[in-house]
Parts: sequence; C-alpha cells; structure tokens
Amino acid sequence: MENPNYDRYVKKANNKDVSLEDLRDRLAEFAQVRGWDQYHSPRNLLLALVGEVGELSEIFQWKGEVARGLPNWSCDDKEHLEDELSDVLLYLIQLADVCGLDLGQAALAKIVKNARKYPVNS
Ligand SMILES: Nc1ccn([C@H]2C[C@H](O)[C@@H](COP(=O)(O)OP(=O)(O)OP(=O)(O)O)O2)c(=O)n1
Repeated sequence: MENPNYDRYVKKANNKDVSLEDLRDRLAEFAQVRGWDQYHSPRNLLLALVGEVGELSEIFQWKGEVARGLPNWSCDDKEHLEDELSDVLLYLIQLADVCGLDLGQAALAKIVKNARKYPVNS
C-alpha cells in the first residue's frame, strides 16, 4: 500500500550528502511527531545508546578476529552491521542534541586536541 510519509523518508534517506546537522534535524522531527520528546532525556538516550553498543558488540561476539573490509561476510550480515552502527550513531547524535552540544564542532575540536597530544614522530 502507498504510504506517502514512508516514501518521503526513503527519498530523504537516499540523499548521499548527509551531515550530522541533517541527521540531527531529521531525528528531532522523527521524535517530535511521535510524541517521543518526553522520553528523550539525556539519561534515557545514553542508556539506549549503550544498549545499541551491546547489540553492535553481539555481531562480533565469538567470531575471532575479523579482517578489514569484512571479505567473508554475507550481504545480510553487512546490512545488520550497518543497522547497528546507525543505531549507535543516531542515539549519539540525539544525546548531543538534547544536551545542547554541537557534536560536529566538538568532534573537530577533539581531533585538534588529539593532534596536539599525539604529535607526528613523537
Ligand atoms: N524512543 C526511540 C525509539 C527508537 N528510536 C530509533 C533510534 C534507533 O535508530 C532505533 C532503535 O529502535 P529499536 O529500539 O526498535 O531497536 P532496533 O532497531 O535495534 O531493534 P531490535 O532491538 O529489535 O533489533 O529507533 C528512537 O530514536 N527513539
């Protein structure tokens, strides 16, 4: 059955030029129209984030070392990994948002701090 809202989401999701701000705004709208803002406190989002990190960890659990690029993984396994990585990212973005922080700028600033702490050839 045709679902204009879903189609709109899929169309938006196909945009390749994605930014953290774009994701933040889409997530805020997603939560707002569902009346979920009341549940999205910093603590609740942190707990949800940790839960998703657990689900991400399960994918690698008991597998032994995994080669870069995941050469022997099926498409389904890779899609599952994409889903769980995305869940972690999406909760992280929402956590930063409800804390009133600019995650993109904070991450850039942290890279500069890291470079100072770990200079090349140190
Ligand atoms: N209150 C909520 C509930 C869900 N989500 C979004 C963020 C995640 O991307 C995804 C998490 O949804 P589920 O709790 O259904 O978790 P999974 O997608 O991991 O499903 P499952 O645990 O069944 O594998 O939905 C959200 O932003 N706020």
